Amino acid sequence: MISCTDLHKAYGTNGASGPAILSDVSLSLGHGEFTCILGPSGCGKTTLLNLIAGFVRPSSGALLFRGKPIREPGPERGVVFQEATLFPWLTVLKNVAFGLEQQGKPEKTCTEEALHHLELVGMADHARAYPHTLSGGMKQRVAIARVLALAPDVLLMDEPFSALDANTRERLQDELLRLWQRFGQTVVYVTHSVEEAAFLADRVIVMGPSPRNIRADKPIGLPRPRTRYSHDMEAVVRDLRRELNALPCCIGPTRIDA
Ligand SMILES: Nc1ncnc2c1ncn2[C@@H]1O[C@H](COP(=O)(O)OP(=O)(O)OP(=O)(O)O)[C@@H](O)[C@H]1O
Repeated sequence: MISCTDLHKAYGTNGASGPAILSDVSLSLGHGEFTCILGPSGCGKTTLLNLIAGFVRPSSGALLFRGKPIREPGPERGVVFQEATLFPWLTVLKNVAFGLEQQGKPEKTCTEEALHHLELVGMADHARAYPHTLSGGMKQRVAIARVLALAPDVLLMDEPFSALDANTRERLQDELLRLWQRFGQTVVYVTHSVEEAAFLADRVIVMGPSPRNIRADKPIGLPRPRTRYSHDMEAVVRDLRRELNALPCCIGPTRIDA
């Protein structure tokens, strides 16, 4: 579904190339696979996700979606960010319907499809509410409904539940797995949390700094549905933690505008 070969990213100023943000990243993501990208802060996880989303372009290397170069964002690759970026002036229903309207669908269809997707995430009762009246977890549910309504083949998620309390986070993880098992999207999920990666993923890609690239590619063979607290899960967590502990911390270049 997605393949990166010798991907390299650097941001430059005044035509000069800056330090490498990603170096020699090669990776293939299969159809329907749930992949977590794990690594210390600053090792390039979000940059890799932004490249796949088409928000930024690689400096060199090949980045393909279904065999074609990724040059820009597209509806087949939906993105869920850490903070739900809902339009504050639109109701929950209108927020979800917005992308459908942009596709030129009739208003009635947009409303029906938006409501259906709000039902899927348990938010249909709040269709007429405005975002400021919702909790963080509720907003993130709406953000997921908004992305799912566009029926993407790929779901790109950048620490989507990291700002939520532990209980809400676990409930949303369960719901995400339920939706993924129902619709079968390819999921790329960035996280700092070893436990989250072990619970969610078919496969965990561990990234590290200096140079920023892939250090380990671990299949997670645990059967589904998974339990969070089992000996097998603890063994996977220990193994991933060992990989992370072997990495140095990242101290990256100062952030500048691309
Ligand atoms: N537009 C940019 N210009 C220059 N450097 C950038 C830019 N965007 C990101 N970087 C740098 O790239 C490096 C990787 O950043 P990135 O956000 O991809 O890491 P991350 O692993 O997702 O970090 P975190 O886990 O803290 O979100 C950092 O050193 C960051 O400062």
